Amino acid sequence: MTDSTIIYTHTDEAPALATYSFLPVIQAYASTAGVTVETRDISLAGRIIAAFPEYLTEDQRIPDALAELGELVNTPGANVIKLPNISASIPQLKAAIAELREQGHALPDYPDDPKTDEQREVRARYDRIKGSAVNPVLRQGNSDRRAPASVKNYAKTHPHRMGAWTPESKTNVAHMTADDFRSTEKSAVIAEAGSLRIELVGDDGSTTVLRESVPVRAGEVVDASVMRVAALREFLTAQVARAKAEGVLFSVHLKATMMKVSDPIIFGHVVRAFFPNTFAKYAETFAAAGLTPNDGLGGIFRGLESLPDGEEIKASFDAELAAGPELAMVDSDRGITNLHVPSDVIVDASMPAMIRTSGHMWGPDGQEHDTLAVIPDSSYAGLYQVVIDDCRANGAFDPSTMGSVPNVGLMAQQAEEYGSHDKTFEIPTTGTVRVLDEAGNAVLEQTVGAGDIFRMCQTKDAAIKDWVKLAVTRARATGDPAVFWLDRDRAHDASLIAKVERYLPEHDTEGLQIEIKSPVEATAFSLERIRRGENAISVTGNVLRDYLTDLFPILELGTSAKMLSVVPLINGGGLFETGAGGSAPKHVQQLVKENYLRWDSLGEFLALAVSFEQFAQTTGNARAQVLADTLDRATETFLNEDKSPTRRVGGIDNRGSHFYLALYWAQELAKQADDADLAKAFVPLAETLTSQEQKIVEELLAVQGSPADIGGYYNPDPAKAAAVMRPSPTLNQALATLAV
Ligand SMILES: NC(=O)C1=CN([C@@H]2O[C@H](COP(=O)(O)OP(=O)(O)OC[C@H]3O[C@@H](n4cnc5c(N)ncnc54)[C@H](OP(=O)(O)O)[C@@H]3O)[C@@H](O)[C@H]2O)C=CC1
Ligand SMILES: O=C(O)CCC(=O)C(=O)O
Ligand SMILES: [Mg+2]
Repeated sequence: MTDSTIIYTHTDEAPALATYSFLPVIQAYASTAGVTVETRDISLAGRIIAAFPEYLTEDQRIPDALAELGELVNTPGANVIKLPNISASIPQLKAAIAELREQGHALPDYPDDPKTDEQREVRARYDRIKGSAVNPVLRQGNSDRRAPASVKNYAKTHPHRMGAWTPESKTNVAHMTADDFRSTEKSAVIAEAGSLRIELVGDDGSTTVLRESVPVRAGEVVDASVMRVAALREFLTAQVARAKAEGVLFSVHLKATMMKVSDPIIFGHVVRAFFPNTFAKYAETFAAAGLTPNDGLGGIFRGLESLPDGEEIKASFDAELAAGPELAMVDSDRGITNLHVPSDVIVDASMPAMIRTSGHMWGPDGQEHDTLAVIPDSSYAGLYQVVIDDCRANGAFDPSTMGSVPNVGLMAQQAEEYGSHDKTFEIPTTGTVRVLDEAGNAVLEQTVGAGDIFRMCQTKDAAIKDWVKLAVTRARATGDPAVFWLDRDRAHDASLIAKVERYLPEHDTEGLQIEIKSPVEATAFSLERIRRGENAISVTGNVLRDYLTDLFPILELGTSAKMLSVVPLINGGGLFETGAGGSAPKHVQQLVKENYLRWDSLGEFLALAVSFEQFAQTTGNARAQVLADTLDRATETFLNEDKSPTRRVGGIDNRGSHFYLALYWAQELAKQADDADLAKAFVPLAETLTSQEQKIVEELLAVQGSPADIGGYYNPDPAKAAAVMRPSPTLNQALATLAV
């Protein structure tokens, strides 16, 4: 890899499939400017393979690309295009391992209950792969996510469908009000660099070291909080009863993928709360069979099939399911409930999807219903209630008139909750967790009970400083008000507010509207503005960054896939994420079933243009700038001509959208006057693509409608996937002839 390289990540599911079609276009066009675009495999399957070289044959081994990119993003020359990847829950991780084994990779099983040293080592390696293991490594900068003007204008002239809201809607959010992470939080600012130790002092006099050493830097904010399990259980039981009494669906919204330690445990408590008698009666059977509610009902039901009293236990589940409130469904046709798989319902995408659909989720009858959305921790849940109340009072949002809420997110250096996994513990015994400095002074302390979830978070001073600067930069660039979503009554936020108030005066804020409001107030402020067609920049911490960059895009644009998502890296260089959405498993299912991929690559187009622009600036390669400018114009034409994938067989899909982007881009390159040689090189391609449009589209449409074989879900066969994703010989041939 040299300074003249752009890295395009190879990830999973729909984005990976899209890459088979789009990357050849990118590589062909980039080569005309002497820009090399290389891939690095950070897919779930790739990361598993890279972690177990000694189990594999020489030709099966692959290097650890994530480690390599983790170093690259700390260098000023970094230019990485990052597509969404799977943040694997345990069921997903196990499925990927099974598929790889079937393909001939002699990988070890995931040890549920490791007993030997070897099993513990295997488990540790798998645990490093699970959950959100990629983004925190690559995101060495804060985040700037927004809808470019062309995308926003497109949404206004082509508004997506929004489900109507009525004042009678019974949809609500339920959250705890005490004894949760928010209510128990304590915060401190570290004076001097050093290291902290986390230990549990049991009421029985024992001391257990939970983490020997947590390195800290001067000025960083550290927090400790606890989710008290007794209060959580009481809360959950009450919500099951409330949903039943109100006649609404019961659903739970967590982030079991990203919050890979805390949220599966909380998810497990929800499953227990829904089936209290079954878990009380068969606790020992489940434990002996290694079945845990943390992995969801799906895994338990599969496990029951091989147990002698499996049928009896299943009947007990069925009885409690029938007696409780109706459960929100992930797939009512196949009987998959909200409690089947912890990663099926992910709060950032699931809450906006509900709000966009009249406040409804799907019930067991396959129909839409009002819902009680349970989000146990109160740190951020309140914002959704404000949106729901607003929709109840004022009706659904109107994408053709509404303003925009872009986001400046504090994300660098594993900020806040999203970097807390190695400091999160399910507490074994009652006592006190103490966070001690090197001199043995307690920096933070929390009393805990058995089963409570203790969590410590870190936020680096340099990251906060950079975030404040980015907020001012965006406010200045747009003239829109910037609101820091921080709550003076929350311990961590109070520490942050002190820093924001210190760092803001270091910038020229003359004439800018910069405010600090609690999440609930900030939501109300932003909603009022966007209903008037005005914008409000949200300046938030890491979790709200995640939530808001799905919420507002999904309301404004129909999907977060259309967002520009830039991460200016703290050490220079750029990470360009594609959209804000994920890897959408149902898109792959549709491709396999009927050879139709409705993945929208607009996020990739937007990321590529800013990547070329950054490349031009850091290397002085003027042609890269021409590629960036022409791609921007091509993307605008692409939007105006409405060439995004449709949703159904018969329309152009992801592959067709790539063809049109290639066509408009070639046309722009052929007619630009900044670089005559480059224009000359693109004239023949532009002519071919223009004259062959109908033939190419026919070739692309002809394959639709019957099943497609890509040779694997987590680890598709590259040759098969490429064949499926590049079905137009005319287009492939045209691209192959491009040369400067
Ligand atoms: N940056 C990253 O790496 C991220 C990774 N993920 C991972 O993705 C997986 C699925 O997560 P989930 O929360 O379900 O969220 P997704 O964003 O994958 O899916 C939610 C919905 O968003 C829409 N959508 C998202 N992207 C596109 C696109 N490019 N084109 C068309 N529609 C799109 C679809 O909705 P509709 O059908 O209504 O149009 C989709 O069903 C998980 O493994 C998760 O961990 C999730 C978020 C970010
Ligand atoms: O890393 C992940 O698991 C998801 C990231 C995500 O949802 C986001 O950044 O918007
Ligand atoms: Mg997200």
